[in-house]
Amino acid sequence: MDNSKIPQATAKRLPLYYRFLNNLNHQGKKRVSSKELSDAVKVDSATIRRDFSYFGALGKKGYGYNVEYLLGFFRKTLDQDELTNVALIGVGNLGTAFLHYNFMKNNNTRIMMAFDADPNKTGTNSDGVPIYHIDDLEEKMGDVRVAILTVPSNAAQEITNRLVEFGIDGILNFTPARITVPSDVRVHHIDLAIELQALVYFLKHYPLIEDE
Ligand SMILES: NC(=O)c1ccc[n+]([C@@H]2O[C@H](COP(=O)([O-])OP(=O)(O)OC[C@H]3O[C@@H](n4cnc5c(N)ncnc54)[C@H](O)[C@@H]3O)[C@@H](O)[C@H]2O)c1
Repeated sequence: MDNSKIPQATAKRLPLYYRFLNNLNHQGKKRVSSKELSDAVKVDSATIRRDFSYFGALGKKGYGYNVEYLLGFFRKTLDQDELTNVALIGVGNLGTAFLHYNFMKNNNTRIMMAFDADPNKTGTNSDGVPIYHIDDLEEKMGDVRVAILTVPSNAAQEITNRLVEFGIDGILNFTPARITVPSDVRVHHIDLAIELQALVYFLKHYPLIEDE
């Protein structure tokens, strides 16, 4: 199958589908309906059916889609994506942990460079990743268009402004700061405190029922 035939909008949804199907697969589920998928990934089922039809996955009425088949397809397609280089900004506790933990290995994305304001942290190669001074951001970024933000929250907006000015496409923001960006820049915000609060809330109000 020729992947260049897949519309861009469909291609953008593939990682979303992939993640959900991977979870289903781990749970041992063999099939999924477009309604289930739709509820989980918040894409309407007509769009899902159209997306899937591009790669020949025609769901059967009353059966749905074969999880393994879809996963195989997604793996192949996503693997063909070129490697996306990412910059990490702020090599403190959290940033250092991300540099050590090669969580991007299987994901076609990798932290290619890091920046920090502390001159004592620059120049060192942590796990082979060069750490530059933040003053050199624009000079060093090259074709990197995705950044992970792990600076103190009071530095977040200023760094964001520079990234936007530079032409960044996406920011994964780990700081508690609500950063402002133009509408063509995507920001994903990860707030561990909120996630933890949500978990505690769910444990309290929606306890899981133990199997017999
Ligand atoms: N450590 C955690 O477990 C944790 C968890 C959730 C969220 N966070 C958030 O992540 C961010 C980083 O946390 P941390 O614990 O790693 O902090 P940290 O103080 O250990 O690290 C911050 C790093 O950013 C650098 N820095 C400061 N100003 C900068 C600037 N203008 N440009 C570039 N680098 C700059 C500092 O030199 C330092 O190395 C914070 O906003 C924090 O609230 C941390």
